[in-house]
Amino acid sequence: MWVNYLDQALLLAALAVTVNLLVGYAGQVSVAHAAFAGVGGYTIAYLSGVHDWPYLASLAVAVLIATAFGVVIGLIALGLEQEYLILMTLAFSLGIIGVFATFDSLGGVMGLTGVDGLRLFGLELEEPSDWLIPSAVVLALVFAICRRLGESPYGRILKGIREDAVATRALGKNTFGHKIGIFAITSGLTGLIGGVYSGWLGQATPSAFGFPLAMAVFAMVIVGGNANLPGSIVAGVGLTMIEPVLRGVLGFQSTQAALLQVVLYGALLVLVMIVRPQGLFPERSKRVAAPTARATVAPRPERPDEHAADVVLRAEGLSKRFGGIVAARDISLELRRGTVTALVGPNGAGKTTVFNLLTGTIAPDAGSVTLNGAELVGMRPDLVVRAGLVRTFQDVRLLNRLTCLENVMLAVPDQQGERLGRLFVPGRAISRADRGVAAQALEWLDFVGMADQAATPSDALSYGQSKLVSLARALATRADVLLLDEPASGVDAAWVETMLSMVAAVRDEGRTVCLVEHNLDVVRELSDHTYFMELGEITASGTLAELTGSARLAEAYFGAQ
Ligand SMILES: Nc1ncnc2c1ncn2[C@@H]1O[C@H](COP(=O)(O)OP(=O)(O)OP(=O)(O)O)[C@@H](O)[C@H]1O
Repeated sequence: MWVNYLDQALLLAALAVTVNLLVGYAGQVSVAHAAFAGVGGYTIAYLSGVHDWPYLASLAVAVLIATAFGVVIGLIALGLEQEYLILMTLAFSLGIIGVFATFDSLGGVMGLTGVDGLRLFGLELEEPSDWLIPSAVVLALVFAICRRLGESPYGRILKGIREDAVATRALGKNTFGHKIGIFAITSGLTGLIGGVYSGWLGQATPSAFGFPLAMAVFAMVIVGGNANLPGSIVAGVGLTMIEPVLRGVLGFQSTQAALLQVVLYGALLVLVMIVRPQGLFPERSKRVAAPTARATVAPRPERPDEHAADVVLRAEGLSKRFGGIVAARDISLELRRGTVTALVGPNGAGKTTVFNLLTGTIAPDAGSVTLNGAELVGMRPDLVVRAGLVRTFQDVRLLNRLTCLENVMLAVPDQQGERLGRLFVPGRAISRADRGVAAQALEWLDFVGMADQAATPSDALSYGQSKLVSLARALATRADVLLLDEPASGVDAAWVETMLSMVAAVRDEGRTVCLVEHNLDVVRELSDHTYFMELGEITASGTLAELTGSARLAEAYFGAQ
């Protein structure tokens, strides 16, 4: 009995590890992955059980079919908000299990039974003890793959998606591509596990891969700890072994033990969520070395003549309407190299909308945006960043459960370990490259005076500190043009001074800055040119002194500031 349960425990632990990569790292809660395991299980039962295919070949097909299911369902479901994703994957899961139960060729409600005589690498797989090695190998393989993906730059993008997909995309990462990728990879892995599971069971039935399996695996992930894969193994094995302990040690009947196990799952889940919501083994953060040399920014001897500097970014005729509201009407503006341009105006004037239009966060109804002559309209927001235009957010949007260092590391472009093809090449190249990325990120943190907070989770920062880290993060993208949304608003006076000197230093480095700012002292200090917006339109432009000198604008806006 014990060996049989141990086989099951190892396979369920492998499922928990896989689901943890998707849910714990990438934050994509899918109920469908138990059904994808069923796709793998039924593939084995059908090909090897009914048609006598070699087991290994059936396993390969099981992985391929489950991956294909993942891609198709991922394409349909992953554009949705989280709660709809859960519902959608639940619906797909019920649909898949329903198909298993409906078709006679798949054994109907009884499933495909009599899956026996399987052999793997010459080994007969008949007795429970025969399944120990294959189950352990599957767990080890799944763990190695998931760990490599999760604890790498690729995994950092997944965590970014979990924390805030919009902010992660605004750092130049293809978030939708990564969501599809991880959904498909984890689907393939569950297909493999399901294939071994049905071989061990000797059958593939609708009930074996239904909702209770999905819930049991979620319990393992939550109890073990989100984004902690060894935790999933401990919880997977531990929770599965509750039933044999109830039977073998405490003397319960098998039906009683099975029911009591479900009750204990539920009780443990509630207890963990109340007492230790991070799970028994919490997520771990990147360790950092102390900062090395302070990054130096060579000040340029002379500011360029603002009118003589090249136009780096030009917007022409940008318009955007939201239902009855015209948020932007025929916006045309220019940003010149090495200068600071400000966008000011009352609340609701459309300033953030202009940033959204420039960066592709929302598509304009009309108009064009060119960066160094190349058209940006129609380009994905992550590609806009890679083209050289990055923005920060009015509400900062740091990735809360990541440290300051990890926030900035995520922004560094072209990391080797972000590419799947490079991740599985043997050797230490990826970890060496990642140390280089950490060093770069630390330099940017040092530049904004936040290196001593590198290991601090970003949700522990003050508002002013978080704005500085968000500036470091934007700088780390190496984009040439920075759009800063209210970098000093809401920040106490001490931090405003720091922010002012930072933005000036960035400008003196030769980068181009455009800022939306309500704090006119900041605008006065920094801006070379200012656009004034009202009701979605640019109604005036010039130096701040020229704008504040206008009696109409003074009455409409500046007088109240
Ligand atoms: N996604 C959206 N859907 C509907 N309306 C929107 C959307 N985004 C902006 N708006 C509307 O467009 C107008 C301009 O909003 P926007 O946030 O750009 O103004 P703002 O000048 O940045 O304001 P603030 O200074 O308060 O940040 C507002 O009336 C706002 O309600």
